[in-house]
Amino acid sequence: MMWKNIAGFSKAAAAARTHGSRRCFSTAIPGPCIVHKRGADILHDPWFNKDTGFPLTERDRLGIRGLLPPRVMTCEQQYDRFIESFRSLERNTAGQPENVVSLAKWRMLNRLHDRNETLYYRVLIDNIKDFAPIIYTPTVGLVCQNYSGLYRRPRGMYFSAKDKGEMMSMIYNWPAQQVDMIVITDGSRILGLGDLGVQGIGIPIGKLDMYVAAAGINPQRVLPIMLDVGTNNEKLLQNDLYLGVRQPRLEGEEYLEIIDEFMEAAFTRWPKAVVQFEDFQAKWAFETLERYRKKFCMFNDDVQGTAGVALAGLLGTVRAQGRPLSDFVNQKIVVVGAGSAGLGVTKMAVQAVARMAGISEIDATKNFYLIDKDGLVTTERTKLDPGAVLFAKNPAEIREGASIVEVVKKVRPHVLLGLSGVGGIFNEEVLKAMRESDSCKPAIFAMSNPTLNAECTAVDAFKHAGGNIVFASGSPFENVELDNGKVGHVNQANNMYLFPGIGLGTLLSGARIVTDGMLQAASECLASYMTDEEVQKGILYPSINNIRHITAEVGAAVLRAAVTDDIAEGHGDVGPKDLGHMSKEDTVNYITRNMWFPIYSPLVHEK
Ligand SMILES: NC(=O)C1=CN([C@@H]2O[C@H](COP(=O)(O)OP(=O)(O)OC[C@H]3O[C@@H](n4cnc5c(N)ncnc54)[C@H](O)[C@@H]3O)[C@@H](O)[C@H]2O)C=CC1
Ligand SMILES: CC(=O)C(=O)O
Ligand SMILES: [Mg+2]
Repeated sequence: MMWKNIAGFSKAAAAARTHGSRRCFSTAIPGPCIVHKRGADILHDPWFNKDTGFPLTERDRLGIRGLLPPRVMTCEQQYDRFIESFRSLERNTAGQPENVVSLAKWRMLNRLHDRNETLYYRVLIDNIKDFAPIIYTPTVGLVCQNYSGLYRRPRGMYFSAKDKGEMMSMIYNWPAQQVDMIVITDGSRILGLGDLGVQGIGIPIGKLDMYVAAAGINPQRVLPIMLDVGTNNEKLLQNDLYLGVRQPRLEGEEYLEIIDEFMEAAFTRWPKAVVQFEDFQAKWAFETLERYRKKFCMFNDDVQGTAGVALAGLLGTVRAQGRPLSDFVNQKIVVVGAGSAGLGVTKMAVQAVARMAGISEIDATKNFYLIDKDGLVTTERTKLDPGAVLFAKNPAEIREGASIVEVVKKVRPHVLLGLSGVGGIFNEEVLKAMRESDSCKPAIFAMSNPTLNAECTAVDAFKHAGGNIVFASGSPFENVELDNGKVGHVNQANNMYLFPGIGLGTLLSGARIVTDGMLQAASECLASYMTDEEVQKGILYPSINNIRHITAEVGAAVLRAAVTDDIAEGHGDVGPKDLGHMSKEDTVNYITRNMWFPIYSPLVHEK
């Protein structure tokens, strides 16, 4: 029976994860790194640049003596210097509009990223809670909206509608010999901000930053991809500074030919890479997933990663009510938003109910209610999306197109979950209606990003729906001080808890596809991460400070599922038999050992 380990969180794991972000600067000498350049070229390459951190002997070896100030600084001193500048920026911008401050912080981090990746990732890993909201949601949304103006230096690769027939050779322009993780977008649905065309490249960059920070993927082996097939965003098409192809989006076969060509090119050069699809509009998210999932090692984060994170949270809400996990089958769940994320979540949750109750998926839909922009989805709906057919209600139960508040009042759901991209749609009336929920701890998940697109704020949720709710949002909010002096805990229900582990576990398993079993294992692992004590306080997800430990556990669960599914082909020197013989603990250790950590390696020049 699945989910059996939910409450079985081990003491060792609990001890390990309490370490969270640490700040130790090891004195051990790391292995050498071979470089094929010398002189000023090294200083201008963020993969190898150490700024003032090059020891004098290395400056001699690489021909850079005299190109830097004479003082040699340690990584620790550089780190402190950066953090001090960052804090000074915070002080100097205090009181300025939030967008201005966020962009200033992003610029500062981005400059470091462009100059010295080792120090950048060191700073990011050690301060992930503070910096994730800058390099990831919500600020990454603002960056994408302004990308054409913010653009300074290239990062990642761009394949456009004009490159048809050229991609197989273009892919060899990428300077790294090996690529492990690719995140690709076509910019058609960037967070809840709509079609941002080529400017959506900020999303793969931000997601891959999380891969480096959380999963320890070597930054020299990640590749952000923008597939620019045009944009239907009129404002961008009219903007003289817009950096993308100024044409309407390709559709139908023309679109698919471009993306097929990219996939063939990428897997020809790097047959063992994992590709994550990100922020595609729903129709292409589903179509490409079906088209490629059995052919290439890929997954769609918005459909599958989000589903796993949401399901882990939904199971947490059952535990938070003090109910046995088996009670999940009786939870009434209203999902607002029937796009790539909403449908992905509903499907995975329904499958979990079907498995737990031993019933058919059709029977398992009984307690699920799906609402889209036209209201409650019923069988009466004309032009019903094929992906929503299974969840369409009988209009005799509630009328077709019923509003959110009507559905909430009639159903009295245990959970109200938003993936609509519409800010504030859980208004006062809706939230107050949740007070009549049949649950002793009603759950409100406002999962849309970025912050302004969240279905409600944390403050409004606790104020209107009551202090006893469980709350989660896609972008971070501060915890809320309640009138009774208690704290209303804010969870971040974001796919960042799973995609790094799904990618890393898949990579190290050597699997050539990502199976449902691997995704289910990832979700189960996250669900079992929290202790009963935490969950009863309304804490459904771990602190992001523990993201490396979470990712190691999730990655191990994914890898073991690949072994169970008999598709683990091994990685490097570790063959499929070795993987099969690893215990759970061995697997976590194997994953952890393979995580890259930012330290300055001695650079050795080779022609
Ligand atoms: N927290 C997380 O980890 C994740 C959050 N998201 C967020 O979810 C949101 C939606 O993403 P997708 O499903 O990919 O978008 P989508 O565009 O595929 O779907 C949006 C859905 O919302 C519905 N909708 C629009 N206006 C509505 C209204 N007024 N009332 C009810 N429903 C309405 C649409 O009909 C559609 O079904 C975005 O804001 C995205 O940032 C997406 C993936 C992961
Ligand atoms: C988090 C994420 O993937 C999204 O909002 O699209
Ligand atoms: Mg996304």
